[in-house]
Amino acid sequence: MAQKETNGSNGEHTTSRPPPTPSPLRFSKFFQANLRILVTGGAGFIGSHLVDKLMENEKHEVIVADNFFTGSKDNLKKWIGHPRFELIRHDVTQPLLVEVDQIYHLACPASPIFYKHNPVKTIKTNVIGTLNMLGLAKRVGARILLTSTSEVYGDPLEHPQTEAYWGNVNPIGEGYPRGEHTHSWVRHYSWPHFITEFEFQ
Ligand SMILES: O=c1ccn([C@@H]2O[C@H](COP(=O)(O)OP(=O)(O)O[C@H]3OC[C@@H](O)[C@H](O)[C@H]3O)[C@@H](O)[C@H]2O)c(=O)[nH]1
Repeated sequence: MAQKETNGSNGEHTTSRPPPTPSPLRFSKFFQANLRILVTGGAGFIGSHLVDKLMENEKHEVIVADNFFTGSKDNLKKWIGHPRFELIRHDVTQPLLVEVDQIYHLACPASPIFYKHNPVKTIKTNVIGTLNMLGLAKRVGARILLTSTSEVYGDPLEHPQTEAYWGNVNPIGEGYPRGEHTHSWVRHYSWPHFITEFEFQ
């Protein structure tokens, strides 16, 4: 049952509720102890290496959803046709309903030449795409990992950056998921999640 709580810092009322129960399909007799895992952006550089790692485990079924904006089927060619692997051409700005246990959300143009190509679309991918994946996680009871970027700090003046540092932020950094962007959603639903920020040197 939803309970009213007072947030000590600003006196605002927030609603906390227990996390939704996982999909009953997970416990049905048709579920064969496999972990079904969705990787958005799985045709990209990091995504395809993640898929390679996940596919090593014979109990894993992996579904990749990618619009191939920067990724390629070539990165996944060794898995195409594999019985534990599925590839879907899908744009995460559109809802996706698949029964999965885990979601790795990596779909986004990752380097300046691509994310500046259509900045409005990039923001839609970051905001609507992430909300769609959070919504899917909630609906089917999946755990979710959101991949962010060190660009959330822009051109930082401090190294290393902690979550308390706001950085010199540019529009791509603003659009990417960061703790506070998804904080209200996750807090509202008490949902298990992780946000990780990549930085390549
Ligand atoms: O709208 C989009 C944009 C991009 N994508 C896909 O997302 C994937 C991104 O992979 P790329 O090889 O371009 O980039 P990377 O693997 O380096 O990026 C990865 O690490 C850094 C994170 O910030 C990115 O979110 C993550 O995808 C591609 O397969 C691309 O086609 C979508 O599925 N939808």
